Amino acid sequence: MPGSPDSTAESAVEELVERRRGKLHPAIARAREAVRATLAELPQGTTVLVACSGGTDSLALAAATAFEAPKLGLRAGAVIVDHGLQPDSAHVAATAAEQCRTLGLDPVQVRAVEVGSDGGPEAAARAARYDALRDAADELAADVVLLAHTRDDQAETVLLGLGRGSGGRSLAGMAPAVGRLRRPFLEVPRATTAAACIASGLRPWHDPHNDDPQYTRVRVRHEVLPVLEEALGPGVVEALARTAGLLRADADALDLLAADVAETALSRAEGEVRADVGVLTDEPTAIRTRVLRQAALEAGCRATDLTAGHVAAVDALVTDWRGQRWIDLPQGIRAIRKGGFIILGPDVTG
Ligand SMILES: Nc1ncnc2c1ncn2[C@@H]1O[C@H](COP(=O)(O)OP(=O)(O)OP(=O)(O)O)[C@@H](O)[C@H]1O
Repeated sequence: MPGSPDSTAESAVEELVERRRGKLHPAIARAREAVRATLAELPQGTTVLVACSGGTDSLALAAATAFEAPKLGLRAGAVIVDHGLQPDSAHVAATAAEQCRTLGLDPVQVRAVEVGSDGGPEAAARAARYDALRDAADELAADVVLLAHTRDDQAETVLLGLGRGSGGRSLAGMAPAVGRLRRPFLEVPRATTAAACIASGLRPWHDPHNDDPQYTRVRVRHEVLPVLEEALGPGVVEALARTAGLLRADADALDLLAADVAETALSRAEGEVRADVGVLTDEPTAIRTRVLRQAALEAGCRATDLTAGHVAAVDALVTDWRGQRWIDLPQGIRAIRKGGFIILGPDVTG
């Protein structure tokens, strides 16, 4: 029988905390080491911002960053996004900001956002959060924003992708570095961030959403992973995160190859994107579908709405041509085969 949802994590935390009272706690050391590895790649004088919700992971990240950044000649601040989704959200944000200031981070900014409804509440909150983080980074002239996703978050992301039947790019999970974003804790277990907070005397905010079983991620965390660990062994989280890393390397290589093919295969004219069937036909599926996905995005589909099923339907216009009509894609985009081209755009069927 798997234990109660939090019991495994709690005992791991207690064990870590008990093991070395008195010395620098191993969890604090681990958190700092992970942050140091990320920050060491940045030039002196860089400004980094910790994206801090006040939760366990991001508070541990704030503490480790406040400790490591000055030693590397970096300036470290924090940004707290107030999504306004709970009555006490302003208070939660103010408390997190105060904790960040006490840790020595400066500047610390709270940004209130309006969460829309596009794509459901979780996706809308995420989109608003990432916009706010980008705006804060612009305003505070920050070169890098640190996110506190852990190895457990990565494992959950892989399982969620598997459940959706996603392809390699999605199963590759979250990237350690993309644009200005960095994720120093991607190989750090959640139990370590929790232990680091306890050992540092930090009091994280407990997000009630993290216990709400209406969210698929919460069910994966509390119900699916404990069963997998019971059946497959305690290394399953680590194994899933490792798989993500391996698939990331593969997906990156395929993206590079596909970008080369796209240069020859795609052309743009008057709001349309054209994909040359002659060029795509002899390419392997992994390359064809990547190029067609890029074509659909360039034509105006949103990445979050464009599914593998959409791309497969467009691909069938290349590989299984039987004179079928157009394919409807998100955002009112259509794909149609005309002559030797797949033409994608809002108005291609006239
Ligand atoms: N309200 C927020 N303000 C600023 N950054 C945030 C906020 N919510 C989340 N983040 C950042 O995005 C990361 C992932 O968000 P998610 O909601 O998945 O967090 P989490 O795993 O519950 O982490 P935490 O325990 O820090 O809340 C967080 O670790 C944090 O760096």
